[in-house]
Amino acid sequence: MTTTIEVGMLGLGTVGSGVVERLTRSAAKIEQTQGIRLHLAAVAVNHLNAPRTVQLPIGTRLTDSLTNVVCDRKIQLVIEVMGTVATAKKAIVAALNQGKAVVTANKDLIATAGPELAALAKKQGCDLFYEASVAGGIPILRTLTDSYVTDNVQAVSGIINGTANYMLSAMATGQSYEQALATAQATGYAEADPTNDVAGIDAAYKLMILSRFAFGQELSLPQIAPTGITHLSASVCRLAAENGWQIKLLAQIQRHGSGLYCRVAPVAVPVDQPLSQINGVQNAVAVQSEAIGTSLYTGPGAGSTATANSVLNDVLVAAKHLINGYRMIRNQKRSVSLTVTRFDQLPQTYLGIGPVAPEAVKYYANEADFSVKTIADDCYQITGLSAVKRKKLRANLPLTLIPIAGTTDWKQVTENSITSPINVAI
Ligand SMILES: NC(=O)C1=CN([C@@H]2O[C@H](COP(=O)(O)OP(=O)(O)OC[C@H]3O[C@@H](n4cnc5c(N)ncnc54)[C@H](OP(=O)(O)O)[C@@H]3O)[C@@H](O)[C@H]2O)C=CC1
Ligand SMILES: N[C@@H](CC=O)C(=O)O
Repeated sequence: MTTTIEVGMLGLGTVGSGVVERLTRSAAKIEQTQGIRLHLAAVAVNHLNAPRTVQLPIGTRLTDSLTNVVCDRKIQLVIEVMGTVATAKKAIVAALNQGKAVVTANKDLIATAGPELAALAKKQGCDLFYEASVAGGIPILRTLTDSYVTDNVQAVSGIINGTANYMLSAMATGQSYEQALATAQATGYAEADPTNDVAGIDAAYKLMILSRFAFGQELSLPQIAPTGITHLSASVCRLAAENGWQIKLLAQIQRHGSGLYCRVAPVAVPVDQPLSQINGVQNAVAVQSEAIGTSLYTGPGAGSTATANSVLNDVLVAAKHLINGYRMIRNQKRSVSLTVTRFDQLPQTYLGIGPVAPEAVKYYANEADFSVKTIADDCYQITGLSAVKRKKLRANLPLTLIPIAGTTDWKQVTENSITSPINVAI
């Protein structure tokens, strides 16, 4: 027996077009294997007459009115893939208030208003799913929800912005920042306005969502204070690569006792570490946990098809719940309140790249009491840099300072606090 679910969608851009394309291709398979027919009743867009790369199924209504979709009584499930915060929130609230299930890819909204929307969904007995909001095609939220129930996550470390990773990979092979960004935009990886991608804000939003799922801890953007990739040049990326490091925009959270340590920043990852080998639009999330140890989840982090696949998987779970009359908010862990500290407040080893003579760096190292090793012309490894020393160094020498992955002295950190040390390798 096949049951039809009436679906409405907001947005028909990169992700929305992918949803239509995947839905059309896999309709027969979905019907055969799941007994569900997903009928795309209506799609809302901003510019009704703009040219489209995808053809809507016969009978699907195209409208420029969001209300026309979210208030359509027949529609049981709304897919929000238009982006924006205020407008999307209003539309999702309206859909939930009418008892519709909602699937969204909107990390900006879920990071900032997730708990509020989840509470409304719970009150209304509706599903609210957002797998595509973190790491595009990688089913990381469902994995954290389903596969770590009896486990205890200690650390999450990931490359979770496809645009930045695409750009850094291209820059390491010599492409300019501008060329790399233009290609990321043309391929649909970047946001409509790419500021959040290159400023680390998109990765920070995704880390905020991961933190809920991994630890039950709410994080705010100011707590993370992300550093993006706008200050990096192709020559810095290339010099690091030639000397054994790949610069990656890493998003990290680690728990040590009652403390949670976080970072979103470019980090020099030694080439023998798996995260250094994640290139282009690929994303990766390394999860360190008590029972499993380290697991690495990789896949495309952006782009039409992969993101649409995550959206459609959510749609199918919600559709099954609608059919069975069973609704459940599969969501983050019980909330906790940990003390949040940024990695950059802790002493660690940095890669220093810039046009500075070794004598000048050594002189300054003696003055400010840290140790330095010359790696190559204009490339130094600087050990024991506290936040204060780093600030002074930056003010005095034209070096781009990039933390080296895995160089925080956690033993010292935990000795100085009441927390207990955990041996976290990532
Ligand atoms: N691109 C990607 O790889 C990924 C994107 N996401 C998220 O998915 C969402 C969509 O991204 P993406 O597809 O790239 O965005 P696009 O900019 O490609 O598409 C946005 C779509 O939404 C429509 N839209 C915008 N505002 C309105 C409005 N007020 N009313 C009706 N329609 C509107 C636009 O209409 P029109 O076409 O007429 O202008 C367009 O069709 C975002 O939240 C993004 O962060 C998540 C994971 C990956
Ligand atoms: N702009 C984002 C899209 C997916 O979330 C990215 O580049 O990762």
